[in-house]
Amino acid sequence: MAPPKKLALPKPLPDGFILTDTEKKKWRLGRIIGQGGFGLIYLASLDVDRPVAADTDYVIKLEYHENGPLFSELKFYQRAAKVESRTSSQRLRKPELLYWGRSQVQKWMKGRNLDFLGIPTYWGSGLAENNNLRYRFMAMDRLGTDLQKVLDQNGGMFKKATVLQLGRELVTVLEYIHENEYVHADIKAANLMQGHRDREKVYLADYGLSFRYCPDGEHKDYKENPKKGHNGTIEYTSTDAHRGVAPSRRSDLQILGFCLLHWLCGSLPWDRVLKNPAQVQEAKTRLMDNLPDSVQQLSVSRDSGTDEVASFLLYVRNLRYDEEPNYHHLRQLLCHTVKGRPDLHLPARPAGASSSNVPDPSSKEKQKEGRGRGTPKARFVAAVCDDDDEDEEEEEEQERGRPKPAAAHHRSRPRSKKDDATEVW
Ligand SMILES: Nc1ncnc2c1ncn2[C@@H]1O[C@H](COP(=O)(O)OP(=O)(O)OP(=O)(O)O)[C@@H](O)[C@H]1O
Repeated sequence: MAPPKKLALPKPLPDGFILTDTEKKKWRLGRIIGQGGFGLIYLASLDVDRPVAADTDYVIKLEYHENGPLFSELKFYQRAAKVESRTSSQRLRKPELLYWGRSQVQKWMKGRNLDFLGIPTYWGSGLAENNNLRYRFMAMDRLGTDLQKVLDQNGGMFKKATVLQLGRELVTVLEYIHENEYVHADIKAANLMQGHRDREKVYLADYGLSFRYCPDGEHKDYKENPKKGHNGTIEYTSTDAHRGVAPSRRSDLQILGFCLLHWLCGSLPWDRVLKNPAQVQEAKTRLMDNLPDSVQQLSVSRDSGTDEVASFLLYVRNLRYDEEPNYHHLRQLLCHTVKGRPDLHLPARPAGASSSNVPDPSSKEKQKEGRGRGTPKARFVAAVCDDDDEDEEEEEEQERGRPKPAAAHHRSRPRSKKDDATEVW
């Protein structure tokens, strides 16, 4: 029998399957609660002796071993968002209890007096094999509904206060990621998820396209490459990415600015030409060249929030490619009198509606239409390059013999030996 195409979703592992991560922690799989282009999301638990509880706090993301996105995501979490586990002797005595230390994110928050930062925690990863198929998995925080679904139920818009609050919180998330040498490169509502227990908390998820723009403090050079143009999710991708330039801090902020504009106005000036990347690029360039008027005129009302977003984008336009943004100033530009958490309350659900994360048929349809979810159609996908090979500890041990993952050129296909040999940016 021919092996399944690795482009496809992985053949599911059975409910109750036990996975062992690189730190020898055992994870039990529960039911599947989500699926992306390449991977499956399972409920998971460290208590392997009984079925996974419906309210568990962990999920496991599973992909075929050869696929690029999970590998890139894993590298980001391992470098920037892992939690230190305590000694294994403590764990052995009481395996059902979690002896976790403080996470990297928590340490950073403490230094800044923050009580929340929207980056999910990474709990472990490893490789698995079943029926001659090889898988890669990652255990992470379980999250709730994504904001694209919330937007879809709100007529595609958020209130001004919500947009500005989200903007400020995301500037801080980006500040953390950027300080850790990474850019996200694919900020959009579909990649923002509410907390599993606390719906007022919003997390930036999906680091499958994240890019290490400043490995060991060396910023990548500005280099235009028309062959790599238009990478990213077409609606929001940066003008640098349209020119085939590797993502940087300023491109993350510009993408965020386009998202804020979309959530405020419910549409973007380039909505009608999304199938033509060159026209989208032209429209974005026009908007950036004619700030602040180009943004202010998108709204008829004076207090719509477009002034704030125009100032935000104007600041971003003036950043040099390798310049460190002033995140504090950016948060001030998005200032608003309403304090506290963004108001994301969903309209009441019809009786009997499911609260599961498995996409409903209508949202699947929207995905096919390419509405902001980064479908293959809407996404002229970013190359993800993670070109150093330091400190990969036990996982590298497990992976000896595997070619180095220099690049996942196209998110819609798995890594190949050819990718590995190619310098992406
Ligand atoms: N940590 C999580 N907790 C709960 N559900 C999640 C979590 N991560 C993802 N999901 C759910 O699983 C679905 C698939 O997520 P995944 O990140 O694999 O793919 P995607 O971003 O939708 O698509 P793509 O593979 O193209 O990036 C998401 O739409 C979401 O509903």
